[in-house]
Amino acid sequence: MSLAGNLKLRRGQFVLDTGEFIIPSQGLTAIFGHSGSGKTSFLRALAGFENEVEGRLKFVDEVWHHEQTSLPTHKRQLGYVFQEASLFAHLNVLDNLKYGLKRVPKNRECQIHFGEVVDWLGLQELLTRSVQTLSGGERQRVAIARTLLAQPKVLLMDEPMAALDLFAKRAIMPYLERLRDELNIPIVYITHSPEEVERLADTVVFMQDGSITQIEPIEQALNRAGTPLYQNQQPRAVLAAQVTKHCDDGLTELQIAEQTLYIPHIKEAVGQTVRVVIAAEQVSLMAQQPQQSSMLNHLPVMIESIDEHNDYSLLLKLRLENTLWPLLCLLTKRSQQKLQLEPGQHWIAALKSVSILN
Ligand SMILES: Nc1ncnc2c1ncn2[C@@H]1O[C@H](COP(=O)(O)OP(=O)(O)OP(=O)(O)O)[C@@H](O)[C@H]1O
Repeated sequence: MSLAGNLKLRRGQFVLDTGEFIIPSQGLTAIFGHSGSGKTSFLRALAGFENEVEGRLKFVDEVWHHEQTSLPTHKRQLGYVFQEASLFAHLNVLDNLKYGLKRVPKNRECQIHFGEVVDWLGLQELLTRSVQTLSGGERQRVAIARTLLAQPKVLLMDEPMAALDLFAKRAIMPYLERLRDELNIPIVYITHSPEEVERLADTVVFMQDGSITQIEPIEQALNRAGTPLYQNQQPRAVLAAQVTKHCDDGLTELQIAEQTLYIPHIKEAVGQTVRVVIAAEQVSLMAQQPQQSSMLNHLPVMIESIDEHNDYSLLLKLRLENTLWPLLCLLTKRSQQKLQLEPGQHWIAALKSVSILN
């Protein structure tokens, strides 16, 4: 575990009362909830920005808050990225980044290096530019890089894409994915966008009315029935896969544990992780691997549960064999009767179409 505790905070009429929480030490944890649910209040309490906090907070084995005693923010070794980047307008990008380096205390070991940060955030071409000429997305990338160069042990991000338009959001997403995969420190990331959660998160903290209602791994958060992430959407599964090969015939090969998937060519490099989406209605079940089939993707699965979807159809939760990833499958009650489908059985899932999130 990395950040763990139980925090209370009153802000006007609003009360944050988290209950016990543990944020994992690895990967990106998204804090998801509607506007006013208390996400920013929670992040500010983690950062030590609020004076009136009660409760306990520990980072690994360092006490950050206990009853009346609070470790000041500058001693918490954290990085905080705000919704809008505030850069030094009179300095160019390089000098803004150097400012981050200057904030590293002398005795602190440098774990995050200048070259890799510039590479992860694609800043090489921008180093000599005046920050006044940068787009919103570029400014935010510089702000994130500057924060990282101050060598935080945990990165807190308060809706870093909130001020960006749709096009800029799409453009910055791959950089955030890269950070999630390359950085060795936990990232806590506020959002109210299901799309950002499904592409970026490893763990999701759900918030409602000032409380944490659930903390769960992304595989579970995306794919459980009634997840707050998809209130009005058709059921679909989202899985993480690694790009393993770009084939000569225009397909890209992906790997999920030992399972292989083929999708139309994507530009992501071999080795990169992507998230794929498979709609429940695009999945059908077969008793065995077909000898001949026009469908490219056939994956062995186990039926975990069968729930009613509507009057005539059922939603099956399937687990890809040897992985933690579920698939969802919509079929008629008649098909279930005909095939005598039951939880615990092993089947082959045939996928009519698979796309990646981008
Ligand atoms: N300084 C303050 N004084 C009084 N009330 C505040 C203060 N800051 C926040 N609040 C209230 O606390 C509640 C939670 O706000 P918070 O910013 O934590 O929610 P949020 O989930 O981050 O929302 P959003 O997604 O809109 O940013 C809101 O009702 C807000 O009006």
